[in-house]
Amino acid sequence: MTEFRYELLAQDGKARLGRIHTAHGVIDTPTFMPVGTAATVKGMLPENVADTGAQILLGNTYHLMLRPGAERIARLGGLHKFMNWDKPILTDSGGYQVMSLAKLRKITEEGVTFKSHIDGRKFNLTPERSMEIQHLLGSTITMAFDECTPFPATEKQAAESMRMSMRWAKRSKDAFVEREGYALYGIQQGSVFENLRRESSEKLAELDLPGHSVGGLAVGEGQQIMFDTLDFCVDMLPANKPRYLMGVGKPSDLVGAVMRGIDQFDCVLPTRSGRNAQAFTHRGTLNLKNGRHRDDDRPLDDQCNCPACTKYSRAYLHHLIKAGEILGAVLLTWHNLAYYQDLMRGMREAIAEGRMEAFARDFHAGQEGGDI
Ligand SMILES: CN(C)CCSCc1cc(N)cc2c(=O)[nH]c(N)nc12
Repeated sequence: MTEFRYELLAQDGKARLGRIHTAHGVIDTPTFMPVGTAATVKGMLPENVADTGAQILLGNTYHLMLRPGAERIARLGGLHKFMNWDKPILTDSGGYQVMSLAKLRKITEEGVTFKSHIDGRKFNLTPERSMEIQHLLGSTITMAFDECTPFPATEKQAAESMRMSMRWAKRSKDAFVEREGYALYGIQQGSVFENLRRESSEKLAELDLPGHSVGGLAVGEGQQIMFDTLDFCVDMLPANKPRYLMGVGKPSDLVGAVMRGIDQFDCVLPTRSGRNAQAFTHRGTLNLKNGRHRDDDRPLDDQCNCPACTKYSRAYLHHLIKAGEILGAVLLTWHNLAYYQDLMRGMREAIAEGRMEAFARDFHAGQEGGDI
């Protein structure tokens, strides 16, 4: 069996090249984790997600506890078998989704009670139940149960929220079932306040967890405030363990956050925008709804080798989108995931060769490329 461990292989400034060893395989970092909320990366076969280079997927406690239910997935062999993905899966702990999706939510020290946004059934989610659900799912990486502090928050509000999350982190650790090759990550909170981020990091350090995430960002603060916060809060987390920035982000967010020491990312952007006709390319973003593409037989992105870019034209993709054809959403999702994986691979190579600054310059120059 494999023990869960992080290998730091190279550094270029604050950017890190690493490898996470888990019970379900290895993850090369920096890594982007496609989101598979309801046990599927929407519109993609898992083998095709793997073909883009993805080595780990993200799942959601909240969605799966509501439907089809964690006990049912466990009876059916666990989430890996259920969705036919045998590589690592990281699951979020549910609190964030309750606050963003559920109805009639009530937060107490015990946890959160809420009504399902699907059928109105009442649920109760506590650190202990979140750990039980993630265990039933068979998650490779379990996230502690936390409260994502809204933005903006006063320092007092952020302190109270963070301190509850730290008490919940302790309860999460006490309830987590240790298995070789599996991990529980702590979630740093504290909004944009350096003293609170430090207090959160010190509380998490007492739990001696194998990995951590930076929570409470990508909540509407904007890129500059996110970067300014990362400038001080990432270094507060142990350098010999993975650092995951939750819910991030667009391509320029990934480049800036890798340069500030982040190893793992997840975001719905490539998949959700793919279903909405938006394509990320090496020369900026395109919206295939736009009529200017109707006669353009060039590939979407001439530096990409995904099926959308090697087998079809922009004109065809535009046609599929205008006709509301399912294949349009599938091909643009596939391309965006391939683009994100290509971006992460490019950063891993740049860090290995000590040229991350140059990579970032070329990336930004390409994005302003114009005439795409
Ligand atoms: C699909 N993904 C967006 C879901 C996983 S990441 C969700 C998520 C996003 C953001 N921005 C902050 C937080 C946070 O502070 N805590 C938790 N538990 N989850 C978070």
